[in-house]
Amino acid sequence: MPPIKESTWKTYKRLFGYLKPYRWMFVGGIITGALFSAVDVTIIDGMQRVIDEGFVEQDERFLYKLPLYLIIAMVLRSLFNFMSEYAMGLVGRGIMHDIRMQLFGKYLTLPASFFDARTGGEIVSTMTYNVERIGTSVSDAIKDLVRDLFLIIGAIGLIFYHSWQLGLIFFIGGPLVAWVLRAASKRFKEISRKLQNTMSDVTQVTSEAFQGYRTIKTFSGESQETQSFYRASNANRRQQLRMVITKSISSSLVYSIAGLALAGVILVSADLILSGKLTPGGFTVCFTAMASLSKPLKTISSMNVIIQQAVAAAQSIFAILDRPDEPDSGTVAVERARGDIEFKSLTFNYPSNQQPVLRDIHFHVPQGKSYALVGKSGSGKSTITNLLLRFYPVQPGQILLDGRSIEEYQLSDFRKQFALVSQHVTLFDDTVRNNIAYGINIDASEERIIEVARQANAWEFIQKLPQGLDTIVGDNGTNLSGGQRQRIAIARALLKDAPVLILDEATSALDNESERLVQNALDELMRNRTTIVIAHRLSTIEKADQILLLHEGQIIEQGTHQELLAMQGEYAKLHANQFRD
Ligand SMILES: Nc1ncnc2c1ncn2[C@@H]1O[C@H](COP(=O)(O)OP(=O)(O)OP(=O)(O)O)[C@@H](O)[C@H]1O
Repeated sequence: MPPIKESTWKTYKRLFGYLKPYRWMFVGGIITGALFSAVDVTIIDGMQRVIDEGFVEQDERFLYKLPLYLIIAMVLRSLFNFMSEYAMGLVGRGIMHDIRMQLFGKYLTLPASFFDARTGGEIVSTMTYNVERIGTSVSDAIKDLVRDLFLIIGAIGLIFYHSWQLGLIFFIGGPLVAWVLRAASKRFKEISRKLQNTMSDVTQVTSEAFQGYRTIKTFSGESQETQSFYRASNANRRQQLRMVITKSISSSLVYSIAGLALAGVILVSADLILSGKLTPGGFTVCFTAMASLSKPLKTISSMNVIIQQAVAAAQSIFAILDRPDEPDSGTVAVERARGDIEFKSLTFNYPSNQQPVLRDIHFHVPQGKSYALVGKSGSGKSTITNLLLRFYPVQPGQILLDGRSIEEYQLSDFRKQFALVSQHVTLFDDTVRNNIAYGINIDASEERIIEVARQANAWEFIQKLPQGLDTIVGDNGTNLSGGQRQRIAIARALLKDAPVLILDEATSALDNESERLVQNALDELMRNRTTIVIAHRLSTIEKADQILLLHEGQIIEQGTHQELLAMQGEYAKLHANQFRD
């Protein structure tokens, strides 16, 4: 076993911390696990009386009582089995639940940069697979460990109690078998790793050959491909053969050693029985005890892998739990801002990339005005809104809300000042009502919800849903149409009634009727609010108080629609290209 690193010790210590609330249950699990094994050891030990008193001496009373003893033993065994499994299961699942809750809470406070650097799959698998590993290592691995340890101690004790000579043979033969198995499994691992590589070469060459068949045929590459495939397949064949050889050698060795040990056991036993030092019952006990050791010894030797996996899983979870939360050094409380926004000399690059994506951005959105951000894909429009929402710390430059740097505000107060309607509408698998009254508005009255749904042009279709406001929208609103989803998002924003609105218009076209309904709802939402809109619709752009044209992270033109058209610059070109009839 490799030496345990300090960080591994720390992980163990920290994991033990999670046991604390369940410590009595855990102790209970250990005690009942030990009792379970004690019953097994007692049953093995009882074999001596069964053979010597029951069958050799033919003690009638004992023989008739035997089934009763067996029933008592089995009932106790089942009882302890249930109790230890229940206790350890409860501890394991409890720890899993606690870690999951902690991790989920952490995910909610981590900065946007954390999520940028990871795939959704990674985050979900940490939450499910890694947490599961820890839970099962307690509920299954530790449970087995406890039972097996006690069984091993008891069984070895029994062998030595009945005959130290047989115990000695076991102690010489046992480690020898273990050593062979260990060496073989090391070799298996190595070969199977190589085998996997050679197998992936075979698949790689095969799929290349089929995907690139046009190139192969056109360039007459058949013989070249055949050679590559031969090399890959032959390497795989050789590794497979090695695996077969190692397997057969190791099993032959194990059988030979086991056979030798068995011969030794029988020889010594015969001698001991003939000299009266061992009864047939004692011999049966030793033999059964030896046989009963193989399973727990095997389980314990594989336990290390399970525990190491759990430690690795715990380390990856702790690494996330130890990450700093979203920075919030702001101290200024704000009930309701006016909504005056200013960007000052702002240059920004994402943490993962040194290349600036915004350069020297200046603009001022007075309270209640609507500003449209337009520009090609990748020009930096979403980045501006991400920074305004404090998803990333602002580097050189400043963003001001009501004349104060946004970082000075307490984060939770600050975010209450914004409503976001994104083209990627996020609806939760809940009722329409809870999707509208989401977050801080969860207790909104029914009248208020209906009012905003009306303003968002959503009430008409909500009424027609099977359960009205209480209809479940499905995973991310799959039961609703695109336009309906957008109108629910607008109703949600209306209910929040924040002074600043960030609008990321959908690029995908809705049909005319839906478009009109959504547009009217948006007009309602934008009224009397400072609005920054990533604009794709001509109507929004035309109506905006100012349009900012972004190009490679810089504002290259600014003005009203008419002013920009009159300039005959980039905006006019973009407009002509995008909205040509
Ligand atoms: N999380 C991120 N990490 C690293 N780079 C990013 C990240 N998000 C965006 N970028 C990069 O920043 C630049 C600006 O992207 P941004 O999303 O702001 O553009 P956009 O104008 O909103 O584009 P679109 O209209 O396609 O949404 C792009 O080059 C993009 O690759």
